Amino acid sequence: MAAEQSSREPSPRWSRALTALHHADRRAARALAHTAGAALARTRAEAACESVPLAEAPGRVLARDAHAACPVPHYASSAMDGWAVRGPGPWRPLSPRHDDALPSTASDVALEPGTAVPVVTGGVVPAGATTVVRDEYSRVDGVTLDLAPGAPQTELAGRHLRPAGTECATGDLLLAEGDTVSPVDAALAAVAGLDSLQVRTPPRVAVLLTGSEVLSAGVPGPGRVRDAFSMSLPHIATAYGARVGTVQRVPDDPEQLAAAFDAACADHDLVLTTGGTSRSAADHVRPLVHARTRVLVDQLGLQPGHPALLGAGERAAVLALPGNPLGAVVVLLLLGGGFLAGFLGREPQPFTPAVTGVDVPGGRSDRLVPARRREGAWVPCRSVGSNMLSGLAAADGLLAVPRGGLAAGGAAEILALPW
Ligand SMILES: Nc1nc2c(c(=O)[nH]1)N[C@H]1C(S)=C(S)[C@@H](COP(=O)(O)OP(=O)(O)OC[C@H]3O[C@@H](n4cnc5c(N)ncnc54)[C@H](O)[C@@H]3O)O[C@H]1N2
Ligand code: MOO
Repeated sequence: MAAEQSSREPSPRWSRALTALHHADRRAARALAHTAGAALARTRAEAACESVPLAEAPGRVLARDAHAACPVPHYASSAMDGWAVRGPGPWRPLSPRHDDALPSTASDVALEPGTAVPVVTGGVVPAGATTVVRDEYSRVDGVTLDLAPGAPQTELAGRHLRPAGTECATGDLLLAEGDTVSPVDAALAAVAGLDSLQVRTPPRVAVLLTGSEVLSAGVPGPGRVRDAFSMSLPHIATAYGARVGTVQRVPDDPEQLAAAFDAACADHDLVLTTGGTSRSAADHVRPLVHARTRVLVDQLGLQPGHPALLGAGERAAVLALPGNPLGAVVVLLLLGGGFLAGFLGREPQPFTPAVTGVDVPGGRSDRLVPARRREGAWVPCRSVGSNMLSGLAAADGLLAVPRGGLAAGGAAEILALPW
């Protein structure tokens, strides 16, 4: 459902093409978060790209196409220890076999018909060579090299000779803009002569943790809770490609919260807040997000996590996560994951088709329930209240449970966990 926009609400230019949602369903909210991430990234065009050495490139998103700086392979080489020969035998070796020959030994020789030079695996095969004869299929008799008795004729077919440029030529497209660099992509870039890749600058994420009752260490007494976010949320954001900056505890005081919020917005792309999304006198995040941002998602039609907010500030976006730990993580996976993918120019990770292993009752709203895979089917975990974490700790994914529930053996959807 589209929300009405109050005339007093800020209206950052980057968010104007986006239609705000109220009580959004999970698909619409995730799609809007993704579009919002992409829209904010477009305002960062000047700083959206950086060069990283190949060893730091895996996991990053390419900001530019990468082209080969040399052919791959870049020289004709031998796949076996043996002799590079020209034409049918016998051949005259131009040099004796050296057991300590280096791969580059034969580089400056051009073979005439009927001649041979020794080569090692990976070594340069000289111009003119028509095949490589393996040591075990060769016989040197005085000054003559020949195929050993019983050697297969296929030895003459050139199959141990790896010509240059069979994988790609200089200038060929290796990796495309928008690809996430895999470890093997980085290795391919190296063998194609590259030293670095142009990648998207990661979105900078701040985490502001509200709640004066929250303790950072030790065993909490009644009414106090141990902080469950400073050790978890930054890693989840990092798993989605973000770079985490400020991680800060803020007391339940509107002025201190506003000051911390404004400072975080000034030099981050996404500000995550935790707690304070409800409507009690101690919940200062909700009024602050309404005052400082254009609210794009105002509550979700989802359990847990329904009080969440996504807002567009002048410089940064804010995702206000509920204080209940499971609710906070679910919203970070659903909306934070969508936003960060959009910012990085990636598709959001899709919900994947799954089979339900047991009947799962419905409820008053759609749910995302921590679930485990058992023999190919998905079964909800125990302890999945929004204030709980042990169900999520045991989970392999989030099972989408519609209001009508799920029947054992029926189709469902899963959002994979990023850890
Ligand atoms: N009258 C209503 N009350 C509540 C509603 C409602 O609709 N009407 N919604 C409930 C739901 S659902 C949620 S979710 C929570 C949202 O709460 P807030 O975002 O305002 O969060 P807090 O009230 O600050 O805290 C809730 C809960 O979480 C604990 N918490 C907070 N920070 C941390 C942390 N860093 N680590 C671990 N636990 C944390 C906090 O102590 C509270 O127990 O509102 C419901 N109430
Ligand atoms: O929306 Mo809250 O996270 O369910 O408990």
